[in-house]
Amino acid sequence: MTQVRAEKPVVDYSVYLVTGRDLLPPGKGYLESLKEAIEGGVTLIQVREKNAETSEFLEIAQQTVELCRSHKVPVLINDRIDIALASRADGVHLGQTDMPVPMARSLLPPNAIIGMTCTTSEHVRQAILDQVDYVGLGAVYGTATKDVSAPGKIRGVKGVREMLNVLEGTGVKSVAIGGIKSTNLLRVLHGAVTPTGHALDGVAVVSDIVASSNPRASAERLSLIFRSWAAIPRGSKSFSVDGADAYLPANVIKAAADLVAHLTNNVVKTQSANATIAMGGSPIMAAAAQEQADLARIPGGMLINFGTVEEMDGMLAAGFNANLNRKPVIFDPVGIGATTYRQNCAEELLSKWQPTVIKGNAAEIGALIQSEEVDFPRIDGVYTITDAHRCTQRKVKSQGVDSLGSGFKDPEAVVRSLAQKERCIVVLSGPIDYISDGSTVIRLSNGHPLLGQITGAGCMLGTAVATFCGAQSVLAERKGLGAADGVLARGDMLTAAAAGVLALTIASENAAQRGDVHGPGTFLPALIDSLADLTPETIQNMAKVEVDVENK
Ligand SMILES: Cc1ncc(COP(=O)(O)OP(=O)(O)O)c(N)n1
Ligand SMILES: Cc1ncsc1CCOP(=O)(O)O
Repeated sequence: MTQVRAEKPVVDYSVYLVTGRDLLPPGKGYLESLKEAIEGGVTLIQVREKNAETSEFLEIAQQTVELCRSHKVPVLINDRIDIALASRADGVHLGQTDMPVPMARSLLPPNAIIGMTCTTSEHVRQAILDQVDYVGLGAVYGTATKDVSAPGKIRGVKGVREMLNVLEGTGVKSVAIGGIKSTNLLRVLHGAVTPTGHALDGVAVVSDIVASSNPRASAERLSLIFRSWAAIPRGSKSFSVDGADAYLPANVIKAAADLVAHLTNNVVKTQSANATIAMGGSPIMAAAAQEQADLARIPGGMLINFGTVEEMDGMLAAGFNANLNRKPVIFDPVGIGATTYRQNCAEELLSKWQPTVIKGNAAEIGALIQSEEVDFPRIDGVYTITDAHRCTQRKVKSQGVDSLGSGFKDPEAVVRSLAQKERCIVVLSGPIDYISDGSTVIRLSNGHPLLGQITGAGCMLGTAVATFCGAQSVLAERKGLGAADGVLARGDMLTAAAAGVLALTIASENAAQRGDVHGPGTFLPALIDSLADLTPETIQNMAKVEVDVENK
């Protein structure tokens, strides 16, 4: 051990470097790279030598301990108790098939740090019983550094969050590991938070630092992102709230001149593009993965509508790049309950990127939360704002029952808890639309039954939310709000989502009143006209809004 301590050392887990000499770029020495990484902000080191003989491992460990001691950075040894003891390191990191923790504890000094790899919640429960100091949760993503190809080894951000739930109320620290880079770190940190706010204590990385020709800069990037994220009060959202103007008017969107990129289905492309233009936005229908990096650099909103589920690569790239550029991502998991494939795709997407808003009807939200109590909303036998065509896609428990509700016994609790779980805003569409950021719930009661008689009304609702969220983020950025590196979307996304819903539902009421509207065929063009005619005053005068703020 570096020194004998009566108490456990306080360890900063935030930027945890796991070494990998085989990944060093040509011409870069191991100790040189390590020193630069420490200067860049690495707070903890693990010496991981998978191919070295014992004598070589020991030599590397001793050199590492010597260097790190002078920088006051603790050193752990991967797998090997004997090397930890001989090199006087600060502790060990053990895998599931390494020496059992109680045995390692009995061999190591009492103040030694012991970490344990956990891939499942059961692993975490055992690690708590074994009184480890920290757990390494993962793999989050695939990685070339270690073979994680066996089924169940890649857990995604959602898997990490699941394991974090088990840690609540314990003093056991946690880091995530596996494929983490400065480009996805913010998404990992935002997504890996439990509903009560329990978050990661750090992230462990190998290649993002070790394989870099400038490890100092790589470590600095990771450290900056971690620190700015950690500076945001726990339990807060993945977006900033600036208390912006209540119902962002259409002409403000026009002024913001933002681009709303749609990955949407072929049925609704034209009407969604027209609706976007009518609201003042600028649409682009762009499904190819290769164009998402360029598109994400243009301010605005990103709508990912599951209708194009065949474009998985595009959707993965779209959300990832939008997160990277802090653009709001609106996810519309159309028909998610219809097939296992769609459910798996949604799982994968939500692991790879962080949505700002999830928008769905009762069946879709029910499928996301795997609820049994979903009942399709119908008024007088007519499906309401949620697309009628979607409703045929999933067998529902209460099929045929006319319901004026939203499909859930307690829709407010559903949106609130899904928003907390997925760390985003949830819009549950229906006769009454419910919108929550995890604490506030907004109920909106505008809309017209004719929306249920045209295809793609729900998709247009997603478009409206994306347009208003995109505009709001552009405006917030222009005002210099939320510029801190720790937020994933700037601006008041709760208000923007509500404004998007109001725009479409109020426009539907106005369109239905027109003398030239005789049914669904004449209603659709009138709806586009009404969207274009909307003024802030109209929205404010017609909005039927109730707000319920949860007292924590
Ligand atoms: C912080 C951290 N987490 C997980 C691991 C993986 O350890 P293990 O399961 O023992 O696998 P190997 O590293 O031995 O291949 C880790 N090393 N560090
Ligand atoms: C050691 C380990 N355990 C799970 S993934 C992993 C490797 C992580 O390496 P990288 O940060 O390069 O993806």
